[in-house]
Amino acid sequence: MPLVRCENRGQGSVIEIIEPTMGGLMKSLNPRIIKESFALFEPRAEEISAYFYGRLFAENPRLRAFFPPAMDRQRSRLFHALREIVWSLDSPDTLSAFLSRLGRDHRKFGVTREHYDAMGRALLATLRKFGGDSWTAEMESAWRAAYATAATMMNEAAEQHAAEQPPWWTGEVVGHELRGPDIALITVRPEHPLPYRAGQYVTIQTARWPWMWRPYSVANAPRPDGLLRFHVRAVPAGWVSGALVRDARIGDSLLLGHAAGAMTLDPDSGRDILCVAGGTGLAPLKALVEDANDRGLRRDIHLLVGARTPAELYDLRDLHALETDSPWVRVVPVVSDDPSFDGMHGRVPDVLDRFHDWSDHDVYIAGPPEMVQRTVAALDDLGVPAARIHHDRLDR
Ligand SMILES: NC(=O)C1=CN([C@@H]2O[C@H](COP(=O)(O)OP(=O)(O)OC[C@H]3O[C@@H](n4cnc5c(N)ncnc54)[C@H](O)[C@@H]3O)[C@@H](O)[C@H]2O)C=CC1
Repeated sequence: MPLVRCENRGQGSVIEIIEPTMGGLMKSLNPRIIKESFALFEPRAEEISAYFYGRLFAENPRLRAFFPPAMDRQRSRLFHALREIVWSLDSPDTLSAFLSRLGRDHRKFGVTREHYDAMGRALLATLRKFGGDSWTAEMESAWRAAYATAATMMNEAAEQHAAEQPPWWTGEVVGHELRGPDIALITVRPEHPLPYRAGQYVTIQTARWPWMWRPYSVANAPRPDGLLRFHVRAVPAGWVSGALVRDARIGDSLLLGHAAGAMTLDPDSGRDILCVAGGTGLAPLKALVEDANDRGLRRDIHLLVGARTPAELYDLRDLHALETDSPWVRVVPVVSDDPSFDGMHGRVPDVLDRFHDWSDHDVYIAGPPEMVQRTVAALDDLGVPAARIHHDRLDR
């Protein structure tokens, strides 16, 4: 376990990871000071993130190549990560789980200790600058200890993970089927088996956009041949999804990050299942239905498939085949924006009360973030306990 040395040398604070003492580090944390000072920075998140990366690249030009050309998402990720860390500082298990995941994820970016040191220096310099007259020596040492702890935990997780899994997998596109002008079903064969559980997502990088990783759920349960299927919609500012839908060809290589996400089946629950899909959010839910079938769980499954128009019900043929093969599965298409549709009308959260009591079901939801939020609220109103409602955020 690495130990961290934090010291002030004139203007520049130095953070070096040298050898083990996580217990000591955790003790030196000062969550109250960190939380109070973070409140100073939050309203200026965008400006601070832009300054931070500007400073990082000015001081370490080589690091620029590790980031995508467009930095907007990266900037919001910085504050998202800081917020998670700050708010879990006095909850060691949550902090450790979050940082472990982050450390593992960062392997695919080729991050090393040297990078952590450079980031730490740029972060401290940024906070000092934006803290202005409110910045105190106490804040300085609290933030140095917090950063050092975070970097140490991420490093440890990365090293541990390196012993178990590669930083990424290469995969070959072996199927590419357009199911509309902007939706493609893409099948990828990883060069080596990529372990995952049904319902999880992996990140994908295309040759066209180096360093840009985007998450997509695997749309099938794990199979003996290791093939992975993805449902991708090309969205206006979606560089990777655009490349996958419009440019990818059979035989192309992609990079795949390791699997993540907690929306997986509880095989021991015994309860019936409701899956609520919005658009390509269908992908992980289809994998869950397959998984339930593969495991021989004969639980009633309702799969509500929301789309704006009938043409966007892009996978209906396969879903009906699944329904025919598995009489315990019922697929219900729901269309929101076309009154001429010959089936159920409305937005998925608004139709939930029309045909069943879901209060004793396990519920899985995937789709646009607002649809997911509204579905959770609707289920809450219908008496489904929060612990039985499962969903993951894919927009990180
Ligand atoms: N491709 C993948 O592997 C996965 C994608 N997702 C997410 O699923 C989403 C799919 O987007 P699209 O296919 O463009 O879906 P979309 O925008 O066409 O909407 C699909 C359905 O959600 C409903 N909906 C949309 N906004 C709503 C709102 N504010 N309130 C209530 N209902 C609403 C629509 O009425 C429609 O029934 C994306 O946000 C994506 O990140 C989630 C998991 C996996």
